[in-house]
Amino acid sequence: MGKTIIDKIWEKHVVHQEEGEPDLIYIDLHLVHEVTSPQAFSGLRMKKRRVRQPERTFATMDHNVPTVNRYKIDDPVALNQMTTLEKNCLEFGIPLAGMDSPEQGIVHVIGPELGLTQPGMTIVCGDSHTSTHGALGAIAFGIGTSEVEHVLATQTLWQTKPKTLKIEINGQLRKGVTSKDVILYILSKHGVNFGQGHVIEYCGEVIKRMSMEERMTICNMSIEGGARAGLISPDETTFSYLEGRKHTPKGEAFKKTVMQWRELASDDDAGFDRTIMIDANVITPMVSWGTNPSMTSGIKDSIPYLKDCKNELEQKSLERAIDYMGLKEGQKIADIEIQHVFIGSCTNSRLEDLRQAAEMVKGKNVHPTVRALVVPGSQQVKKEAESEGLDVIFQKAGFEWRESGCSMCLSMNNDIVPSGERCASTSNRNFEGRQGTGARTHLVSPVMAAAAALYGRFVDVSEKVSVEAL
Ligand SMILES: CC(C)[C@H](C(=O)O)[C@@H](O)C(=O)O
Ligand code: SF4
Repeated sequence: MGKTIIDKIWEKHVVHQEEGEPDLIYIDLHLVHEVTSPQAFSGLRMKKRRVRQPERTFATMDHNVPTVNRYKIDDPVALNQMTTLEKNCLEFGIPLAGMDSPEQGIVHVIGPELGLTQPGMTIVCGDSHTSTHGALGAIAFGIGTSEVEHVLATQTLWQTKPKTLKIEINGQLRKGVTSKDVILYILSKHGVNFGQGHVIEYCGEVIKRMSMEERMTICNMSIEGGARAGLISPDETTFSYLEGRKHTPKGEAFKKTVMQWRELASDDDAGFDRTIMIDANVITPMVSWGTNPSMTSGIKDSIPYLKDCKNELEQKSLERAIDYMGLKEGQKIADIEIQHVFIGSCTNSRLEDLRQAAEMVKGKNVHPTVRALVVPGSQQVKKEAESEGLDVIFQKAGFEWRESGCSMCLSMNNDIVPSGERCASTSNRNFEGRQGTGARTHLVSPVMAAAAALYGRFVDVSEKVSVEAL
């Protein structure tokens, strides 16, 4: 039986193995941000340890950074986390894309963008959405702060080898259906725990046809299904995405490296612990209506009825969710009115996401009762979008055009949704209070968010979207 990409990468990285114990694995790249690193550095300092491989470590600031005036940080905790990261990077010799750097951005956007993220790597970060980097064919996962300290000190990590889950997506995506809808659909069918203990490999015709950016959106939300990580075997799309990026090998060295990367893909006869098959033809534009990402339905559907719940537990959680969300059972998704739109986050803030949203809003106006934000995932995305005039399209339509950061994805900076108000958001989490105390989040694709900004409610983008937009 052949090997999966997960087995291949894992085997190359095991430093120490003992029966019945977790493996000690080597970590190729350690990404660091301001929220989960301060205690880890304090620990090193206390134990008088150095960072083992500063050149395999890279830091940025994203969660706390203001997206309007970079220098107006009201929250003392946020300010402290940012100045502490600066000091730590200086002291321990770690490269930092700080607030003024042209490389600054959400850690999961800049890793691939700078070519730091590469096929075959093991990548960790004190952040759950590290799974995003798996789109390039790496095993990439989030770790806790004590593990951050361990990796800083040793460049290794104790990990139990995960089980493998193949998700094969075949067929043809309908008009108006994006990779965000695919992952929301998977979550709506399989729940928020189906991936527990597994690394998911996404494959099939639909994945093959996707761009790198679309693949990143899918891998990003693997964690929302409970998986340890999600990845995609690298192919020509991956290699051409990486060619010429700042940290990828150049010239002949690149060609040689690509030859090694080609070996990584799962063998045709590789055995997985589990397999899920998805038919892309049935997926419609999706909108989350509840308080976890699996509480999601198609745009033509309605909020479920309590009487249709399988058991009392499910009924209770549905009741609580629709109460928090201020919705009614049986209410049509297309009748939900929104007051805020957030296009951003590590799920959907890359250039292609912004292009799709811009195509939808071009020459139109944001609904008078809606406040709409576009927050590019990085300074580089912002610059590229501006060179294409996307900022002008958005601003003319009535959107605010911001500096890069996590922004409204979570309420750790000034961008929050007021209590009781509703936001169409391209982010990945819709838990109670995620975008602000009492805020109500609906997870959608960039085109759906853009359309919601124009109409003040959710619309069937498969009817409204122009063919060129997708
Ligand atoms: C702040 C950080 C620890 C957190 C995470 O790990 O995911 C954040 O990025 C999030 O999306 O909730
Ligand atoms: S954009 Fe959101 S999900 Fe991504 S790292 Fe930032 S806070 Fe976490």
